[in-house]
Formats: sequence, structure tokens, C-alpha cells
Amino acid sequence: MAFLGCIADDFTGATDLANNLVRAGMRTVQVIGVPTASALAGLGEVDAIVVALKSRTIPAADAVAQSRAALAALQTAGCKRFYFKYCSTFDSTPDGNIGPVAEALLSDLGAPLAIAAPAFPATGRTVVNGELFVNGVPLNASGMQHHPLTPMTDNNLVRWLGKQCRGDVGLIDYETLDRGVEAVRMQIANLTGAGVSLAIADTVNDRHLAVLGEAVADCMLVTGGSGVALGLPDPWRDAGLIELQSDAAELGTFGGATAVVSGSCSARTREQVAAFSSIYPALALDPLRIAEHPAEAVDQALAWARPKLGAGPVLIYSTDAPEAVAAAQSRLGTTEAGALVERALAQIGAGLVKAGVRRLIVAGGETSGAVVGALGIQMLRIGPQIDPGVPWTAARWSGSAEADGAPVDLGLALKSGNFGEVDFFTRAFEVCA
Ligand SMILES: Nc1ncnc2c1ncn2[C@@H]1O[C@H](COP(=O)(O)OP(=O)(O)O)[C@@H](O)[C@H]1O
Ligand SMILES: O=C(O)[C@@H](O)C(=O)COP(=O)(O)O
Repeated sequence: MAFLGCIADDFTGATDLANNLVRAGMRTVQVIGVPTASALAGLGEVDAIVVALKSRTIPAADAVAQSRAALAALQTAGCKRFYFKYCSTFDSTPDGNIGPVAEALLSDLGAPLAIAAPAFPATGRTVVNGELFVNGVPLNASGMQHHPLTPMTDNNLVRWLGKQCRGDVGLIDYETLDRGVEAVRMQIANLTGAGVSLAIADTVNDRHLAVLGEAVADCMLVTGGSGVALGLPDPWRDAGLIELQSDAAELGTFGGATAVVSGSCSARTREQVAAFSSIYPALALDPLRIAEHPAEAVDQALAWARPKLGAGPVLIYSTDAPEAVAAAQSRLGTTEAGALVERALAQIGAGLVKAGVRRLIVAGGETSGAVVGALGIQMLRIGPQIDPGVPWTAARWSGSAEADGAPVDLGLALKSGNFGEVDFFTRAFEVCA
């Protein structure tokens, strides 16, 4: 019976969290979409279940409904603690979805307060006095102000989350964290007494993650990025609630061709696309052309890729600069541009796998959700880490015509837009053969 039930608002975020739990010693599986209680019952011996939703940018009421349904399934499966995972760059809008989902989960669990701890110092995300920084740069000057769907125009998370919430939002500042576990617990008690239900937690370094983890180990709900998950397993083990295992499982080998599909437009992904394109074949997609002739755009991309497969990795991308994204959005509409690019990349990802790709990198959280959905994958096993926040995962894919349609193993790396070193797209294939 799993001890920890997690709900992640996108797919790259889910693998990021699962990766940190596995690396901390918890046996973890990632399931795709709201699970049935019976599907969870069949998972066998696991310590944590991560439910990957695609709820970050859907209407808040839908995100709340899906998250509550996932929570109910995890409760039925016997989980004792719960974790709501969102982005380390707090990707959301003034309407949601972090606040509404967190408040609904607190209410269903009958819990008074949860921390909101997005920081992940290993990937350069820190929170100081409630303000989020990416590698020392304020969030709203880091490139995230140009995000196609969730432009982050304010780095004060107390203010930003406050706009999304019915209740009050508080702060656990870094000086309190420096004073240690008891000081944090006292601050949580004070905030709870004052009627606060969500508290942004400062985090400057890994020690703060450990202090936070120990301070909230008894809380029913933790919300945050994946960083704070690193601080939770040890206190749970020390309290005799779980046993910790050795590191991530080996995934074995996959054979077959390799490819990258990228729909992320983050500054980091743009660097990674440029680095890959200087070595291997890469094809750029134009959203306006996709809008005019969607089927042809997909067919042509696959026709371009097929003869190259096997000779080294190929990349197909819609990744573009903020001005180009804004131009496409003003012609097509923001939501429509995102959805049609996601649909095309999903069909291309599935088409590449049908054509023999067995290790596929997908860049972008929404894009990953679309590709994994098109492949009909239900579950991911977590394997070796490529860079902080991004592991290789293994999936069983049932759409194959090979071996009488028997499922084949597929290596998938779902890369957050902001994660990974510049050479990620090439080096990843050396980590997992
Ligand atoms: N050239 C483009 N013009 C407009 N929107 C785009 C373009 N390329 C990608 N998109 C959309 O931008 C969004 C990127 O989000 P996502 O995949 O989550 O990336 P990230 O991980 O960087 O947030 C997706 O909805 C995608 O379809
Ligand atoms: O916490 C993070 O930064 C990631 O786990 C994450 O949520 C990724 O989201 P995208 O940047 O949209 O891929």
C-alpha cells in the first residue's frame, strides 16, 4: 500500500517529482490521468504514486475537479500523506490553478494549512521573502514573463497566490528556516491560528529543504515543486512510517531509433534546440502553416524524419522566440495556438514511435502531456537521471504492429522547458542506450 499519494499538474512535473522520490529511496510509479481505485490497487509494492494530470492551464474548475478525483482514488488506495506538485517557476495565472486546487485538496482532507514551496535550489529556483528567483534573476525577468500560456509577470508569490485564493496567504521566511524545525513548526501554528491556509515557504538552499521536510512531515498535504520532496522521506523513515530502498531501478536497453520533439519556448529549450541543430538534423514547424493545413504539416514532418531515423537522433520543434510566439498568438489566439501546436506535435511524436523510435525526448510540460496522451501510455517507471529534474522513464506502448501487436518498451524523457543543460538533447541518449 503506497504511503504517499501525489497529484502533479503536468507530466514533466510529475516525472520530476517521481525522480526526486526515487532518488530519496521511495519506490515510485507515475500513472497517467485520473486513475481508478482498482488500477491503483494493481500497482503492487510501491511507496509513492504520482498521478500526472494535464491541469495546469485548463479552466480552474476543471483542474479542481480532476485533482479532487485523483485525491479520492489515492485515499481509497490507502495513501496517508498527499502532495500537490506544481512548477518550480509557479506557472499559473491570477485565476489559478495552484490556489483553487490547493484549497480544494485542503478542504477534502480536512487539513488547516499547507506550505507552498516551489523552490528547487539544485535547478537554480530559490524563494527569498516570498519572491521567486531563477538562477538569481527575478522570475518576472527570467524569460518566464514570456511563457506562451502562463506568463509570470510578478515574482512576489504571496501576492500572486493571494489573487488565486479565497483564504489568506502567509509566509515562512528564510530567517525562520535558518532557526530550524521547531521555529518553522511554531510559525505554521501561528499562521494557522491567524486563519491562513497556504504559506509560501522561503527556500535558499538544500538545508532549508531538509528543515521544511522535517517540519511538515506530519502535515496531511504538502504543496510545491519537487524540491521539498527531497526533505520528506528521511523524517518519514525515522518515524517508522516507510522504509527507504536503494536508488532508481535500471531500465534496461531500448534499441531502435532516437528522436526529440519540442514544443517548449523557454529560454533554456531554445538554447538546447540551437545546440542540437548545430550537430543533427532538425525541422522547425510554423504554427500558421499548421493552422492552415494541419494534416499535411504532420505528414510532411514525418516524411522528413523517416529516412533519417537510425542514423542518429532527429529533432522536430515549434520552439520559437517570444516575438514569433506572440505573432502566432495574435493571429490564432493564445489558447488556440497552444492547442493546435500541441496536437500536431502529439501526432508527430506518436508517428515517430510508430516509425521505430524507441527513445523519445519531449520538451515542454503541456507538450509532454499531449504526446504521452497520443501514445496512449498509462504508466511510467522512473530510471536514471539525465539532469536534475529529468530522468529517463520506461513505458509500455501498445500501439505497435511488431510481434503481433505485443506491447514494446519505450524510453521517454519528459523535459521541463526550463530544465537541463544546454547539451541535454544529445547527452541524454548517452545516459540510456
Ligand atoms: N511557435 C509557437 N507559437 C505559439 N505557441 C507555441 C509555439 N510553440 C509551442 N507553443 C505552445 O506553447 C506551450 C508551451 O508549453 P509547454 O509545452 O508546457 O512548455 P514549457 O515546459 O516550456 O512550459 C504549448 O501549449 C505549445 O503548444
Ligand atoms: O517544477 C518544475 O520546474 C518542473 O517539474 C515542472 O513543473 C515543469 O513544467 P514545464 O516547465 O511546463 O515543463
